[in-house]
Amino acid sequence: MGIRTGAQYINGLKSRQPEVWMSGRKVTDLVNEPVFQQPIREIARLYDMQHDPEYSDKITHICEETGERVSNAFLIPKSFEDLQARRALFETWAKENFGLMGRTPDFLNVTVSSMASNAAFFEKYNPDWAKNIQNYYKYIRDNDLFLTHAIVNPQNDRSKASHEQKETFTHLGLVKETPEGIIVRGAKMLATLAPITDEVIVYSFPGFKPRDERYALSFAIPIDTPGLRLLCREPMQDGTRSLFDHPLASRFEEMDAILVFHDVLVPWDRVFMHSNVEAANQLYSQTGLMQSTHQNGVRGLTKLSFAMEIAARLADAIGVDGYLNVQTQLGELVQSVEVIRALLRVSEYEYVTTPHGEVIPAGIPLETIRGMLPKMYPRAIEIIQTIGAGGLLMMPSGDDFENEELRDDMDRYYGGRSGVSAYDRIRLFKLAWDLCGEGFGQRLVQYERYYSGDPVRKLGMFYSNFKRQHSFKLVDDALNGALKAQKEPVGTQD
Ligand SMILES: Cc1cc2nc3c(=O)[nH]c(=O)nc-3n(C[C@H](O)[C@H](O)[C@H](O)COP(=O)(O)OP(=O)(O)OC[C@H]3O[C@@H](n4cnc5c(N)ncnc54)[C@H](O)[C@@H]3O)c2cc1C
Ligand SMILES: Nc1c(O)cccc1C(=O)O
Repeated sequence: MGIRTGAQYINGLKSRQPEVWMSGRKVTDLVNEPVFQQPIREIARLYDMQHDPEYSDKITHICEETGERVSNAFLIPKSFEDLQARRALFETWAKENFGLMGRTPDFLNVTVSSMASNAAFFEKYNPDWAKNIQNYYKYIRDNDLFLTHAIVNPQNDRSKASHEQKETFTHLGLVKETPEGIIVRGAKMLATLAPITDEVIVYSFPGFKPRDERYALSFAIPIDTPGLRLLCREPMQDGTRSLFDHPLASRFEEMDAILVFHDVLVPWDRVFMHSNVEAANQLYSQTGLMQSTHQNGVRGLTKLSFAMEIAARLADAIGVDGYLNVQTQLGELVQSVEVIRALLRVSEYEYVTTPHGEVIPAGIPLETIRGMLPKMYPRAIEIIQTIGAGGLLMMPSGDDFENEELRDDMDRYYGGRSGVSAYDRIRLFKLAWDLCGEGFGQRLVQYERYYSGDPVRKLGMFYSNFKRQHSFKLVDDALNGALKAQKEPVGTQD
C-alpha cells in the first residue's frame, strides 16, 4: 500500500475498538471523542501531506524493495543526502505543530527502522527475533502505521529491581510460553498518543538485574489486542475550548496512557526478544536507537525556536525589549537555539557509517542536545513567564472580547505599544499562556525533561561512554611537553 492518507488513517482507527479508559469511562467512539478529535485531525493532516505535491518528494521516497512510495522515516540512510531527506521529514512535520507533538508517526517509525537495520544484534541471540523485527519493519512501512511505545516500568518502587516489586507482575513480565506465542501480564508506561495509534511496541531501557529475566522482553501488537487496557491520564482540555482562547492547547494535546496487560497473547512472529537480561540491557546501545534522537533533536529545535519567537514577540508587543535585562534574556534564548541548531548540523556532517553501511548521525552532539534541551526549554518557559509577567493573567476570554458592552474598554486597555491592537495583543498573550501557564504547557515542559528517559542517569551514562572512548590525551601532551621542555637546554630550539 505505501503512504496512507489522513482518511485512511482515520478509517483504520474506526476499524478498531481498543479498551481505552478516560475520566472514569470507557471510550467507545474514539474518532468522535471530543478529547481526541483535534489530535486525530493533526495526525491525519500529516498523513495527507505525504500526498501533497508541495511536500511529497521532500518527505517520502520510492522504496527500492517494493517500488511503492513510503515515508522517509523508513529510509535506512546510506549517505549524507539520505540523512538530509529524513531530516526534511522531521522538520516538515514538526513545523506543522511547532514541535509541540513529540510522538508523531515518524518517531517510532525511525526507531523500528533502526532496530531492523541492526537485526544482526537480534540474530546473535535468536534468528527468529531478527526475522521478526525485519518483517515487522516491512509491515509498518508498507502499511504506513502509527505506533506508540511503552518502555518504562511503572514507578512503584524505584529502589527495587523488577523481580523485587510487591507483586510478580507489577512490572510487565512473561507469564508463560504457548504454541501460539507468549502470554504477558503487568504494566508499562507512558504511552503517548496510544489511544489514537495503530500499534504499540514494547522494549526497555537498560537496567535489568539478574533474576529479572521474565521482564526482559520486546514485542509489538495491535493497540486493540484483547486484554490490553489503556488508562489515560486526566485530559488537560475537554475538546470544547475555543481556538481563540487556547490556540495551542486545543490543537496539540498528546494524551499519555499507562498500558495494563491482562494476560495478553503476543504471537511468536511479533516477539523481538524475551527472557534475556543481557539482550534487553544491550538493546538500546546496540540497535541504533540513537536514530530516533535525530527526530527528537529536529523536533526539539523547532519547539525551542517557537518558544524563543514567542518571547521576542511578547517583549516587542509591550515595548520592553529595549531594556537590558529583557535583551539579555532574549539573547540567551537566541543563543540556545543556535547551540541546538549547530549541534544538529555537527551530528549530521560528522555522520558515522556503520559496518553494515548505514549512515547514522554522530552520537555525541545528539546526546549533547538530549542533555541540554531539558535545561534550555524550561528556561525558555521561565523567560516567557518573566517577560509576559502579570499581562499573561489579565487576558479576557474570547466571549468577553466579543461582547459589545466591553469592547471599548478592551480596545483601550488591552492594546500594546503603538501599532499593536488589543485584538493582536490578546491573541499573542493567549498563545504564550498556553505554552507557559496552562496544564498543556506544563506537560510540554515535563515532556522535554523526561521524554527520553531520566536526564540524570542519561548524563551519567553519557559521561561513562565518553570516558570509554577518550583517553584525555591533551593532558598527556601537556605533561610530556613539560618534561621535554625541562630537559631541553634553553636556546636549542630553532
Ligand atoms: C510527557 C511525557 C511523555 C512520555 N512519553 C513516553 C512514551 O511515549 N513512551 C514511553 O515509553 N515513555 C514515555 N515517557 C516516559 C519517560 O520515558 C519516563 O518518564 C522517563 O524514562 C523517566 O522515568 P520516570 O518518569 O519513571 O522517572 P523515575 O525513573 O522514576 O525517576 C524519578 C526521579 O528519581 C530519580 N531516580 C530514579 N532512579 C534513579 C537512579 N537509579 N539513580 C539516580 N536517580 C534516580 C530521577 O532522577 C528522577 O528525579 C514520557 C514521559 C513524559 C513526562
Ligand atoms: N526518546 C526516547 C524514547 O522515548 C525511547 C527511547 C529512546 C529515546 C531517545 O531519545 O533515545
